[in-house]
Amino acid sequence: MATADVYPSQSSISAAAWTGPNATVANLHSVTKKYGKTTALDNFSFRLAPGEVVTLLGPNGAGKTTAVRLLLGLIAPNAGAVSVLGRDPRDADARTRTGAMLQVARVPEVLRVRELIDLFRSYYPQPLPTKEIVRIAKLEGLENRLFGKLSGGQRQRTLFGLAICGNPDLVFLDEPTTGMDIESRRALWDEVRALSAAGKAVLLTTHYLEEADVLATRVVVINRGKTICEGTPADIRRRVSGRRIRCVTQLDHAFLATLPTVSDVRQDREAVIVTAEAAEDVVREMLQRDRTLSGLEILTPALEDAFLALTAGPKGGHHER
Ligand SMILES: Nc1ncnc2c1ncn2[C@@H]1O[C@H](COP(=O)(O)OP(=O)(O)OP(=O)(O)O)[C@@H](O)[C@H]1O
Repeated sequence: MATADVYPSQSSISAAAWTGPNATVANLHSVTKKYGKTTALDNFSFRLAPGEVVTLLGPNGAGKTTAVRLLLGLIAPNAGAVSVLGRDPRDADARTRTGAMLQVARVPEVLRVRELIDLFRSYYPQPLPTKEIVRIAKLEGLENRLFGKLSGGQRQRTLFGLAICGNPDLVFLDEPTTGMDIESRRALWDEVRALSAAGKAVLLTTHYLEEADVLATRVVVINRGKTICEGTPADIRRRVSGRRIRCVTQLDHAFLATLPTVSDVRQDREAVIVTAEAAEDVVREMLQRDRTLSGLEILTPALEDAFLALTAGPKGGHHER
């Protein structure tokens, strides 16, 4: 794992402008962004401090990509203010202190990994040494391979390396571990933690809620362009009350739904999952009524359960626009 000293801080003059207890690396202040009649962000505010790893979570169309594109200076808001390191995100200084690993990254397939690193390093005033980038992104042995000939996971690692080339203070990671095997995924998690330990701010989007759970210092759940809740992953998990009882039982769903404190009953392959506030009382009742009951597990809510509960529409599904 990389250590914090791999990422020396930027010049003391620029660092002093935004470090300190109330420092803000990225800021969206009361931002509204519309695309025609669609309001993608609605009076949305969001702040990212040094050392934070923040995950934006939201169903499709919630406004996550719009928030990231605003911070990258790719689009402008209809109302509100956007700043990166205290500057307009389009400002050259803000851009050279920002690194992004995006899904849609267009990287020349005919360049070799080392050539790509050299090219990207040339964009920045104070890039990390090439060998550090290769080590951090686990690209040893791949330096002479064409980008177009890399596997999905190797491409992701290369894109991560390119995102950190400029020794950025703010890093955008959009679905960074897609296509990676478990070992590479964990290695990248370690590197993200190292970035955070070195005071860098990381904005992460992911569909793997486990990834948000292990990495994020703060999760911001957004839906329909507004924040619906934010906190540590544990705070978010606590927002769903009740625990889940999983077992194989002959008791029918309608009966289980009538037991005290039960809020949900659903089939999960051969088993049933019952969500209840007073899980022990419900289990006791079920065991008394069904001597064949087997495979009993009591699960605490996962971040995914909280996310689904928080963003569920009136019929239990996600809002469609
Ligand atoms: N260029 C565009 N033109 C028109 N509408 C757009 C454009 N970009 C986004 N939208 C709309 O704005 C809303 C927010 O989109 P956005 O891409 O920010 O959501 P998201 O949370 O990133 O979704 P996903 O998880 O599907 O990527 C959606 O309703 C989307 O259809």
